[in-house]
Amino acid sequence: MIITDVSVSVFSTTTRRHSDSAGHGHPGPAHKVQQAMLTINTEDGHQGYSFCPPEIVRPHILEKFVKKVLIGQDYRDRERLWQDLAHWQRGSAAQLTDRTLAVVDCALWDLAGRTLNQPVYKLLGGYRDKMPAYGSIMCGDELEGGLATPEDYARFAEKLVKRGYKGIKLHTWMPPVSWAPNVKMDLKACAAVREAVGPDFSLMIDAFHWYSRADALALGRGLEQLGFDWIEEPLDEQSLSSYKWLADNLEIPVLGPESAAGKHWHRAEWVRFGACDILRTGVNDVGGITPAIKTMRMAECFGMNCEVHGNTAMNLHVVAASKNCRWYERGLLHPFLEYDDGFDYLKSLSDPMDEDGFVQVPDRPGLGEDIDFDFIENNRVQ
Ligand SMILES: O=C(O)[C@H](O)[C@@H](O)[C@@H](O)C(=O)NO
Ligand SMILES: [Mg+2]
Repeated sequence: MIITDVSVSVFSTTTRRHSDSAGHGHPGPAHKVQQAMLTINTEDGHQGYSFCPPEIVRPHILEKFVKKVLIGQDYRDRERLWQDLAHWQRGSAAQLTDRTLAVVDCALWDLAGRTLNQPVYKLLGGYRDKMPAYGSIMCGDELEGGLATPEDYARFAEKLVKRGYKGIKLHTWMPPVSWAPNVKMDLKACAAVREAVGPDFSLMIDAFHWYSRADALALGRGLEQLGFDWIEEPLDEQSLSSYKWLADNLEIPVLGPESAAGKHWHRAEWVRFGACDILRTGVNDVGGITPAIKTMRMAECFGMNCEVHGNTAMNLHVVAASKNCRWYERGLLHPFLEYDDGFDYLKSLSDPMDEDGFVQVPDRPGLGEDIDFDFIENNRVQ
């Protein structure tokens, strides 16, 4: 049960996703990027794995923090190991981030599942083995036939309905799109999609994250007319009072926080402060599966749903272990990309979706990622 080593393999992988100046993804030509696989080894020959950008587990982070906390410890003590690693953050000169906590915690959960031959969500306490997915569309762009007009969004929404999705979330246009942000255009895209999918289909929006209170209110009022299920991150999430003001002034549920720091502790303050109607968590946002589950259970105590941010196996298992979460966020999607092609370093999808729009948790141990170890070794750069 004792952890004997923690290592990182950096490898080259091909993607068509390109990040803009705000970090949002858009389609582009296939290009090589580097990805890291963190491996935790135990004395009895078991491994746990997790993936992240290489900088999250760069040598300084691995040697100064991760190995110091993990090596020689019982891998089953995930709560203590998470607390010990989180304790290092304050004095790390902001070098030890929640993303590192997340990748370590995920590898520890994967290790437990692989060792016990059980899927992680069963170790968390399973609630369901399949759940509905909403199609989470990429931010708008200025690509001909992409997501450049309200009609483009409507056409893509029709395609997603045919694929089986029972819900769709629009990320609307944001800088660096030349004329964005624009509330009127956001509402035109939402109206076009509502027209395309009909009055009873679940629609949500994830808007420009820095609207003023006045713009966010105008957007929310327009969405109320269109019967949207929630409005997400229209304001800077550092302003708790602005979100309370917005939630107090809108009927449409306000959902958050996604990107705010502070893990499950700060999300408790959002609930306490009445800053949202639906809470949000995400494995990468709060520092792992361990704090994501804590956030989910805390929301349940207040009779609130908590929607999980992001795709991939780690978030899927949190959804599968929770009742007060309606959806799995499957994305990000774009007309120019085929999401079901997956990643070249995984032999199969971690989130396969059937034609009825349900994602089935793969019946594989741990996080269930079908890792192509030969691909990783053959494309290893470090
Ligand atoms: O870069 C981001 O903010 C995320 O990719 C984001 O666009 C998306 O994952 C999201 O907000 N989902 O709710
Ligand atoms: Mg979001």
